[in-house]
Formats: sequence, structure tokens, C-alpha cells
Amino acid sequence: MTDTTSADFQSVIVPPPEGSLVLECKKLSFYYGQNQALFNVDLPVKKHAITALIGPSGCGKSTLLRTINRIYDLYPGQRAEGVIDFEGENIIGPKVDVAALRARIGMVFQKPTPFPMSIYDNVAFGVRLHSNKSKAELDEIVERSIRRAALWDEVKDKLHKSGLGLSGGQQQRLCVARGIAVNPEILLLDEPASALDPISTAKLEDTLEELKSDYTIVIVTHNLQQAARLSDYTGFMFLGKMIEFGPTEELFVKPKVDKTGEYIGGRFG
Ligand SMILES: Nc1ncnc2c1ncn2[C@@H]1O[C@H](COP(=O)(O)OP(=O)(O)OP(=O)(O)O)[C@@H](O)[C@H]1O
Repeated sequence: MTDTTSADFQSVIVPPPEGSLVLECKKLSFYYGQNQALFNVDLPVKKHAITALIGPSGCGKSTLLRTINRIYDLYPGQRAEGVIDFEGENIIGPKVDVAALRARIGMVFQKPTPFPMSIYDNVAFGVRLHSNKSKAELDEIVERSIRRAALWDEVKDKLHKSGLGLSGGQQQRLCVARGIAVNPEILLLDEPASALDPISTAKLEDTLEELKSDYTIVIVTHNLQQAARLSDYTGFMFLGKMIEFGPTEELFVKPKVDKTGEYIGGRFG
């Protein structure tokens, strides 16, 4: 456990067991031009587990996800400092193949973002981009991915219809299927259930629970019950800092930092 106490904040990190990490952010800072949004953030990510990021609006949760798969590269003036160690490589270094990285670290956004093409092509899109599969192999990958995203029964008879014709909850599971079709090691999800009704949310949560046997998942959520239900580890962020990180049950039941307790207890945010 590390406990860094300074004048303005205290940060307590209870890391997962040694040797179980797939990725680790160390003293990660991020800047939108002159505006610093992350301050020396530490985030250990355990392999084949679900890690939730919680905290009030504007605390830097989305920025942290965007940094992990280098989406920020697409925006001039945005930059990261520090280390994101992904299997021994610092992925914020200049020599990283960003396109290959994004195939290994996929992202699902808050609003479902199916492409304006068929359900089948939505899922096949990234696979076609990154490899040269036969039609039969592609069919197999598309079916397996849609099944794993718990969407197959609802779409199997209309794979060649537009993905835009699905409901919001189905579109989000289609985006999960698209994300896992390229077989990423890590799937980042930025508030994936915020636009969904409770039934679709429950289905999506079941899907994520099922996926963690093969994938590592990092999810940003505003929904504390969802974080508590779903995740193995939780990070609480505030004002661009990682205030507390640890096993979800410990963090929710017996937080080590007062600020965490105040947020979980609904006293601010
Ligand atoms: N494109 C941008 N340009 C400048 N500042 C930005 C930009 N995007 C985000 N920020 C700032 O970075 C900080 C962190 O924002 P971020 O979106 O990561 O927070 P968040 O915790 O995900 O919030 P929410 O829960 O509301 O989505 C905020 O102060 C925000 O104003």
C-alpha cells in the first residue's frame, strides 16, 4: 500500500497482487493545451478483472481512459507525461505504433456509435482492417463476437440490416461486439450504460461480467451501484488526482480516505 500525503490531498493505492497487472499508469499527467487535467495519477490494472473509475463530473475519468488508448493523439495540443506500462512498454512514448495499440486496447464510448453499415459489417470492420481473413473465418468471428456480447438471439436473422436500426441498448452491445472482434487485451468503456434503460443496462452488465474471463475491462461510471456490483477494483478520482484505489469491496465498505467516504456517502458530487 502506498500512502502519499501532501498539503492538498491524500492518495492511497492498494494494488492488486504482484504479477497480476496487465497495465499500470505511473505518475501520469495530462494536458489539454495549458489546462492540466491529470496530476501524477497512479492506476494499476489487474488482468482479467473489471476496474471501475468513479468520481464527480470533471475529475478526469474520461481523460484517463482517452490517455490509455492514445485517442488524444488525434487532437493537436493534447499531451501526456509519465508512464503507462503496458506489458513492459511505455505506451505514451513517441515510438509506439498507435494504430496497433488501439487494436490491443479497444474503447466503447458513452453514446452508442455504430457505423452506418450493416450489423455484420460493423463487427467485421476492424477485423478486415487489421487482418486478411477468409469469408468463413470472418463469419465465425462475427458470430462469436455477437454471441459474446449477448446480442446474437436478437440480431441473428437480420445481420445484413443496418446497425442504426437497433435500439440504444442493442447498439451499445453491438459496439462491444465490434470492440472484442479484434480480440483486444483491454476494453475501455466510458459510461457505456448512461443512455440505456435498466433492462439494457442489466444485459450489458451481464455481458461485461461474462467477458472478464478473457478480457481486462476498465469502466468509467457515474453509477456507484454499478461500480460496486460489477467491478473487482475501483479508483476514486477527484480534481484530476487518483485519491484512492483498491479492491472494490474495501473501498466501498471501509474507505481509507475521508474524501472517498464523503463521495460514496453522497455528501458531494
Ligand atoms: N477538450 C478539452 N479541452 C480542454 N479541457 C478539457 C477538454 N476535455 C476535458 N477537459 C477538462 O479536463 C477535466 C477532466 O475532464 P473529463 O471529461 O476527463 O472528466 P470526467 O471525470 O470524465 O467528467 P464527466 O464525469 O462529466 O464525464 C475537466 O476539467 C474538463 O473541463
